[in-house]
Amino acid sequence: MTQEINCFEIVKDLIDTSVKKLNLNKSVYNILSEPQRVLTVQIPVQMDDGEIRIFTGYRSQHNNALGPYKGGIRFHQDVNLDEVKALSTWMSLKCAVLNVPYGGGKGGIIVNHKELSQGELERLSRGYIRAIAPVLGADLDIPAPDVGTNGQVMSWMMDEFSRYRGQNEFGMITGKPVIVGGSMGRVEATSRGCVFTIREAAKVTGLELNGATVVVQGFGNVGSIAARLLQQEDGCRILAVSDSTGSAYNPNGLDIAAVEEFKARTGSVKGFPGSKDISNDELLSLECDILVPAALENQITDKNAAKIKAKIIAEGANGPTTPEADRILADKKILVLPDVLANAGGVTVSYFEWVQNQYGYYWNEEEVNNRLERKMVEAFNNVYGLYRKRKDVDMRGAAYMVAIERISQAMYMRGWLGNQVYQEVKREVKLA
Ligand SMILES: NC(=O)c1ccc[n+]([C@@H]2O[C@H](COP(=O)([O-])OP(=O)(O)OC[C@H]3O[C@@H](n4cnc5c(N)ncnc54)[C@H](O)[C@@H]3O)[C@@H](O)[C@H]2O)c1
Repeated sequence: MTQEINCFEIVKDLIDTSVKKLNLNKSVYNILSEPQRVLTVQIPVQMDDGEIRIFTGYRSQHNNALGPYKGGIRFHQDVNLDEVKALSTWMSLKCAVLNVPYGGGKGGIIVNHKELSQGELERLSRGYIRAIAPVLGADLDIPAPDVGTNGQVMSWMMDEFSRYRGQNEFGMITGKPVIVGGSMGRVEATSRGCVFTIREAAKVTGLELNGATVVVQGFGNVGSIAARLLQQEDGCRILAVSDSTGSAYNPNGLDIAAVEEFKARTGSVKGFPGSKDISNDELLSLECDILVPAALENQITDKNAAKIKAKIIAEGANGPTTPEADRILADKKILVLPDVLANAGGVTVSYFEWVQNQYGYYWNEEEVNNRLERKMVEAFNNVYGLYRKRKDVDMRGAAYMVAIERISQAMYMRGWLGNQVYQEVKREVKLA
């Protein structure tokens, strides 16, 4: 996150606007503008050279009106408390947009995980779970992977929590490998969900996906798989991809499977044969049909939004677009599929994973993908329908309204808003 842009302030402003547009009581904003609980923990880790290093970790539990807190754990050197709080708030909104029975949470550790050995990474992962174990559990708070964490880290965390409880606790965390209670399709879920929303957006805007041009910023879990699916399943031409080390641009299109193999071998997309390394600004302003920001926050700002030429922006990343940029993109009639919708496939299949863990009965990949498609299409239509009905919100505003309507309805029903009765409020959003 860049220093001058605070994504927690941004998400609070957006909630404030949506609460007002929905004619909801101010107390809805007051509750949603801060997480219900935030933990800061010190994690001592024995490094391979014997030294004890202390890492700082966070867990933010934003709101659990709709169900247990749910959200990933990020390992990154720039993690900070406001970022974790913002990410947990987005999780509450995302789960509500998708109508999955969860609240929002998020965790993070300030660490450059690439500098740690496997042993150090395992000790850090286990130490973090021991530190926050009292507020975790399958019915309380269920973490998942995010930037810098993966299925292996989830396995260590699940194992540590199982030791703490003295029994297997598969349902306490999602994004696990299939062999230890993971779900088929989870690795691809965020990207596949993003692709489902792109397909819906293409239908409503009349864009032919076969041959459509795509640019992807961030060639990690979300970006690389989204690029692969768009190429292999929809016939899109992927013009450029980037990662933190550089980019690969080829106007004739990149072979994404080959780029994945190149990155796995060299650690970077830069230098991929036949491609050119272009700057981040050049990449974002390429002539293309679809832009998928899939790196980190605050990438599309008032400094570069005017130069973007894409017709559709699908936010694989959380918080890639600032409010000033949103206004510029709206003026340019670019359809932005907001993060709380476009990247919600991950939490949706995490929910499926948790359901399968509770039942001890597992679905095949086709079942998972079909269920995911139904959820994503329904969520897209709810948000797009409201966006078309109200002329005063963009897709992000519409998604926030759908989410806040659901969360506030649950809060009213649970009596968190005092004696006010939900039905007395004039409702603008019809819930499914
Ligand atoms: N993994 C999930 O299931 C999931 C779910 C929902 C949202 N997200 C969001 O998607 C985004 C990416 O997550 P991920 O899991 O793919 O992480 P990841 O660590 O696998 O990938 C991130 C990628 O972004 C690249 N990157 C970092 N800074 C960059 C920059 N300035 N320019 C270009 N590339 C840059 C990294 O090199 C890496 O390739 C994050 O915002 C995350 O919160 C992830």
